[in-house]
Parts: sequence; structure tokens; C-alpha cells
Amino acid sequence: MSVSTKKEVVRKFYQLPPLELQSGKVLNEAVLAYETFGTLNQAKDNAILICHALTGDSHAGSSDGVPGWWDGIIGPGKALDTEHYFIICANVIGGCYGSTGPASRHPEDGKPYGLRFPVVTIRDMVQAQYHLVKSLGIERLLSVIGGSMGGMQVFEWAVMYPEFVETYIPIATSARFSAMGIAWNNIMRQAIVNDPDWCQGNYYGRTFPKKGLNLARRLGMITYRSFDLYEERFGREMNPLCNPFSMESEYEVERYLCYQGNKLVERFDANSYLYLLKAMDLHDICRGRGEYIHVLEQISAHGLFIGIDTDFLFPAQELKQTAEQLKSIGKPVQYREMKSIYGHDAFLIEWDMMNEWIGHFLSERRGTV
Ligand SMILES: CC(=O)SCCNC(=O)CCNC(=O)[C@H](O)C(C)(C)COP(=O)(O)OP(=O)(O)OC[C@H]1O[C@@H](n2cnc3c(N)ncnc32)[C@H](O)[C@@H]1OP(=O)(O)O
Ligand SMILES: N[C@@H](CCO)C(=O)O
Repeated sequence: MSVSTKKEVVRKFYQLPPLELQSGKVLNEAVLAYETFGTLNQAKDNAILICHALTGDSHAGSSDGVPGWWDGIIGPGKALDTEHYFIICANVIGGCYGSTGPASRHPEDGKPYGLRFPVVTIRDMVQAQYHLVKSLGIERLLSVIGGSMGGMQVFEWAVMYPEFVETYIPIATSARFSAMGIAWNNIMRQAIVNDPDWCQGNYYGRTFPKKGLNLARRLGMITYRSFDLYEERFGREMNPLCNPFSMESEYEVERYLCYQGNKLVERFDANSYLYLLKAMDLHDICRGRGEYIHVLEQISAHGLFIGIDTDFLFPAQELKQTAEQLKSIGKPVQYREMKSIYGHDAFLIEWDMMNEWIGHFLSERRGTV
């Protein structure tokens, strides 16, 4: 008999109150799966919320022997030093890592929601996180930080709860999702819904729409990397065993995309992918609030914006312009731009710059530099 030594992430669960969604619908009996790293101090003023990106989860830092996806900046001596800060990270609603999403059971019939799950927005995700943070006895967050879809949540935090947020750090993101971003998401969704196994989202207990999700992830991976990185890593390398004049010939870059697609199929729900892409499409801090500049005026927190020079999905220019607009109306904001070959996903890789900039910014706020 073999005993599994695989270490598992231990998540906590918070039962949300009925959540009034931006769509006007109400999500009942939903839970948020979350984790914390470090210790909340007596004054409860050292809490930092991390918002994850599209396929992320609550396991941002290391615990229980399982490395986290932001280990490079979370832990003793790092920018998000767990000896000083209390770090919170929750899986978003609509996700598939413990929080309520389309794969969860509908409270009325106990069957998976599938497409009966309501459309959720970035604001809905943030509202759910707000309830969680309040339930921990916290009245103000020292910072809210996140990249990509996580950065969209960061912007909403700054606008929705200005008094609750002392600082905010949006990375590789924008205050309003671009037409190009929506266009990519459209194709990724089409890849999933055109898989015959998708069955209008009713594939639970049947065949999983592997091909659709795999293709969606391949498309995504093109937008998360850069031209130069693909050239440097793969160039025109091809599997030497393949006949280059057959349709099956495999360039290394193709093998890579296939590998990444399969990897996501093993760990992610196809309906969650659809819902989270939709939430990104709907992201617009102006929706229902008025002019851009008027919305920016509502922000009172100190901002550190981090753009990435090779980001194809969220061109750095977008964040830079927003920072300039904030500055023009007297709002405290710093803009830093990463030089990186990695493209959009550099915020999951470039630890030195992230540690230096975020660490310094937070230390400044704490008055320790
Ligand atoms: C913020 C959030 O909440 S998101 C959560 C974190 N995101 C993820 O985990 C998403 C998936 N992961 C990734 O996108 C990446 O691994 C990152 C961004 C975390 C790190 O990027 P990189 O270090 O550049 O990893 P890269 O994109 O090269 O992928 C490496 C993998 O591709 C495989 N690979 C590399 N070249 C090839 C090839 N030619 N053919 C097949 N496979 C290949 C490697 O073996 C490696 O496999 P492994 O992940 O199983 O170890
Ligand atoms: N690589 C990220 C998506 C882009 O930030 C993820 O898988 O969540």
C-alpha cells in the first residue's frame, strides 16, 4: 500500500451574506475560499489583500509545505514580509478553487450551477472580498495588490471603498478593459463553447470540454508572453523526429502551447474560464458612475502603478496614462515600468523589481525608510 505524501493546500471558508450583484441578481449561500499568511496585529492595521489573476487561487504564499504563486514577493525579508504584514488572499467568486462558481452546487437542487450561475463582475468579486475582510475585524487595509484581473479588482477597491484602502498597487492591468482585450476573450470563449463536449455548460459528470479549454489557454498564452521571449526560447526549433512537410510537424512553440493547454485542463473549470473572462470584459470603473476623471476623483488611497514594457494584453501606456490623469487632479500616485522580456506575465516572474518597488513603497508608507 502506498501512502500519498502529496502536500495539500489548506483553505479556510467564509460564508457570504446574500450578495447583491451588479446585474441586479442575488447570489445566495455563496462561500469564499481564502488563506492568510503572517499575523494580524492588535491594532489590525497591518492587513494587505492580494487579488489573483484569471486562473489563480488563494494560495499566493507558501504554507503547509506547498509553494504559492507569489512566493517570490511573499515571506520573511520580501516585499510582502509576513513578519510585518498579515496577507489575505481569496479565490474570486465565479472561480473554481473553493469559492462558489459555476461548478458549485446550486442551493435549490444541489446540482452544479453550470450556466445558471449569474454573471459576476469585478465589482461583485470586490464586494465579496469586502465582506470577508470585515469579518476578520479589519476596518482598513494597508494595501490592495494584484496583477491583470487582480489589478482590475485593485482599481475597484480604490473606487468602491476609498476610506478602507490606504494604498493600492495595480500591476499589468487597466481601469477599463480594452477593445483588444475583449477581442481576445471573445475568441477564447468561442473556443470553449464550440467544443461539442461543452453542452451548454452541462458537462459536469460527463465529458469535460478539454479541447475547447485547451485551445482557449493556447490563445491566452500568446497574449501573456512576448515576441522576443518566444523568439529567444523557441525560435524555429522543431521536433527532429517530425517530417516538416507533413501537417503534423511540430515546432517547439507549438509543443509548448499544447503543454500549457493540457496543464490548464487538468486544473481549471471551463465554465469558470468563461465567467471570469466575461467579468474582465465588463470591467470599467466608469460603468454607471460617470466621466473617467470624475471617477478617479473618488480615489483617495496612495497608488503605486506597475506597467510592463512588453505587455501585449495591457499595454503599459494604459496604466501610465491613468497615473498621469490622477496626478493632474492632485492624487498621490507613482508609476513604475518594468523592463522585461516576459510580457504580461512578468508580474509572476520578475521578483527583483517587484520586491524593490513594492517593498520600498510599503516601507515608505509605514515610515520605515
Ligand atoms: C496571479 C495569479 O493569480 S495567476 C496564478 C499563477 N499562474 C499560473 O500558475 C499560470 C500558469 N503558469 C504560468 O503561466 C507560468 O508558469 C508562470 C508565468 C507562472 C511562470 O512562467 P515561466 O517560468 O516562463 O514558465 P513557462 O511559461 O516557461 O512554462 C514552463 C513550463 O512549460 C514547459 N515547457 C517549456 N518549453 C516547452 C516545450 N518546448 N514543450 C513543452 N513544454 C515546454 C516546461 O517544462 C514547464 O513545465 P512545468 O510548468 O510543468 O514545470
Ligand atoms: N497567467 C495568468 C493570466 C494572466 O495574468 C493566469 O493564468 O492567471
